[in-house]
Amino acid sequence: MDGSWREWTADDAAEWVVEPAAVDDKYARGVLGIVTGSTEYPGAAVLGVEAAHRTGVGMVRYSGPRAVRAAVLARRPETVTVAGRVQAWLIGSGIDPARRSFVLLGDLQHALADRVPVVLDSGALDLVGTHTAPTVVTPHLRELAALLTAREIPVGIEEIRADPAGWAERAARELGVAVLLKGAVTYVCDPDGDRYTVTAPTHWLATAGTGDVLGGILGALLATHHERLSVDADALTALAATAAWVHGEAARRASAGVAGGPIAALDVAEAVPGVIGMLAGR
Ligand SMILES: NC(=O)C1=CN([C@@H]2O[C@H](COP(=O)(O)OP(=O)(O)OC[C@H]3O[C@@H](n4cnc5c(N)ncnc54)[C@H](OP(=O)(O)O)[C@@H]3O)[C@@H](O)[C@H]2O)[C@@H](O)CC1
Ligand SMILES: Nc1ncnc2c1ncn2[C@@H]1O[C@H](COP(=O)(O)OP(=O)(O)O)[C@@H](O)[C@H]1O
Repeated sequence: MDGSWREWTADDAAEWVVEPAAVDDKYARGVLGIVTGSTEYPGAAVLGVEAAHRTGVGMVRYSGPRAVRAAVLARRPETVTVAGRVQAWLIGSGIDPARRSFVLLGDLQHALADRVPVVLDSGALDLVGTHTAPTVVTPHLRELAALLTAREIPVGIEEIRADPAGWAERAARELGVAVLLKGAVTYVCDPDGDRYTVTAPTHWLATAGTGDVLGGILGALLATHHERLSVDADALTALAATAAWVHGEAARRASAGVAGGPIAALDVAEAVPGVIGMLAGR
């Protein structure tokens, strides 16, 4: 790995955690719009919404199929399922790109026309480049290989596994967006050359749905920092690294709470407020 990558620290993350002030209302704190989940993968929506609430955001607006909305509301009745103005979008977790309904296509188009910061995850990664809003893509190895190959940069999973830093950088350059490449070490970089690693403090994190939780954390941080993002594009990369750091630390705490034992994705989301509180107090 190139020596110019820097490991993101708790002190770095603490700079991107803000407590609400007396003048803030829910809208000033930021509203996150979420278009995730499907009848096949309703859990992805529940996990992302849960994680966004746990990270601390003014409001979450969720849009998805009726059954998925019901699942989201059963877990988090605070969620608003009526369309409205948002300050950032999280799109794609638990969506099958080959089975987009007419309604979903409309929701995606609406979100991407909005020009507010966007997190593109799994089932929306193919939409990178179709809009001009500040964007972070959050692929795992397989998804990055598929995305680059579809853009006429043929690459296999093993090639990316052998040089994740190099491929993350290449993806950021070629796609013109910030890239968060997930794994035991997460690589976060952008076309301007900002490069950060986040080393997961526990490998129990490698379990289904934790990527969906990461999307919710990142979306909430982008919504919270919408004003800064409108004048400082580099903030996107720092916020992505912060999301990965918070995610890893939440997983460590959740596992520590069960004697270093296994955790499930929802456990990670539930541990996020403690991490945010700790960072806010630093
Ligand atoms: N609770 C929820 O709602 C959750 C929803 N989720 C959502 O699911 C969607 C799909 O995301 P994903 O990353 O799981 O799938 P994807 O990138 O298409 O990779 C598939 C590859 O995996 C491999 N493979 C499969 N089984 C395997 C096995 N047993 N052992 C070894 N390999 C195996 C398979 O390989 P093959 O069988 O073809 O050899 C194929 O290459 C996505 O939208 C995500 O958000 C997830 O977050 C989970 C929680
Ligand atoms: N070996 C590992 N050790 C620690 N963390 C890991 C490891 N493998 C994957 N992760 C993390 O687990 C999460 C898995 O996300 P993802 O692959 O999107 O899964 P899912 O789609 O099931 O949510 C990512 O945050 C990734 O960084």
